[in-house]
Amino acid sequence: MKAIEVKNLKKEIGTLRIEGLNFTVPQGRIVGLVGENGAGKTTTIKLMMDVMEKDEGEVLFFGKTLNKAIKEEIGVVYDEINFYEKINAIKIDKVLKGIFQSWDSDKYFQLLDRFKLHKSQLLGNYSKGMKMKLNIIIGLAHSPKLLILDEPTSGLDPSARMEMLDLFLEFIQNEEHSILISSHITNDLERIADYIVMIHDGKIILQLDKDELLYKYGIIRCSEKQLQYIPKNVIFAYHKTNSLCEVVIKDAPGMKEAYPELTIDGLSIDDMMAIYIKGEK
Ligand SMILES: Nc1ncnc2c1ncn2[C@@H]1O[C@H](COP(=O)(O)OP(=O)(O)OP(=O)(O)O)[C@@H](O)[C@H]1O
Repeated sequence: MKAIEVKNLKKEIGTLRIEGLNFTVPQGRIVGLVGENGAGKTTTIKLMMDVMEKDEGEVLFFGKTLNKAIKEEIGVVYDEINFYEKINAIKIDKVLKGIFQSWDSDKYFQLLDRFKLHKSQLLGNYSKGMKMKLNIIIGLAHSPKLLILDEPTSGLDPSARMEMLDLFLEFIQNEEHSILISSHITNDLERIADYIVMIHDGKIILQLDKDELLYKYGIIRCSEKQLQYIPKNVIFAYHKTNSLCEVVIKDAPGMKEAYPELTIDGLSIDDMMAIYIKGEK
């Protein structure tokens, strides 16, 4: 079963052109949407949720297009936080209880305690990180089957980030649950995601099982002369400076065998994106 199926999603807005995105989020899995600032992550999520109108394409949740019942099953956490500043977390519970049939007040207050958020403090006095935590807690408190998180950890300190990632991993313990999480903090995605969808300028440049990505791809740092010997079909992207070429290759184990004299290092999602963005393909 697919929790999300994005088919040929297109949109032109401002300088951004989303060009026929296709990806899926399998049920029971975490998919990380990565891309640099302005790549189109938030726009993609808004298009998926009908917050912004698509030019073309179709998005299915659990096999169906978005409707009121399906919205109840999705917890969406956007990166911009627009709470009314003069209310507190207790009032939010009262309001949301009336909106979501599946709102779980016990879970909500448990999570507020766990993340040490003061229930009676006005939200205007919450820090940015506290507001983000509250945002995520609200996303979880109506017992969704699917969480869609847009940069959920970017305003959090390292220990709060780790706590949140643990919370997402706990959520996914239920095999019916799934998460789509956008982030440019790729360390977080390396830690929790099963699949990575990498977008750049509104296009998907890579989508892969995360372990495969970290195992199969490698980086060779070499001279321009050595670059000529690397078969073109294994090069994902490369970047040249005056004295050094950084080459991201696709088949690291095969290349190690064929060219034992070359040093092939493992690479992070960050390295991969940075070289792709600044380099040549
Ligand atoms: N309402 C809009 N009007 C004009 N341009 C827009 C609008 N919304 C998005 N864009 C364009 O889309 C680009 C991508 O925005 P988006 O917020 O989707 O990027 P992102 O990948 O989420 O970036 P970040 O990591 O910085 O949050 C923007 O730089 C802007 O050019």
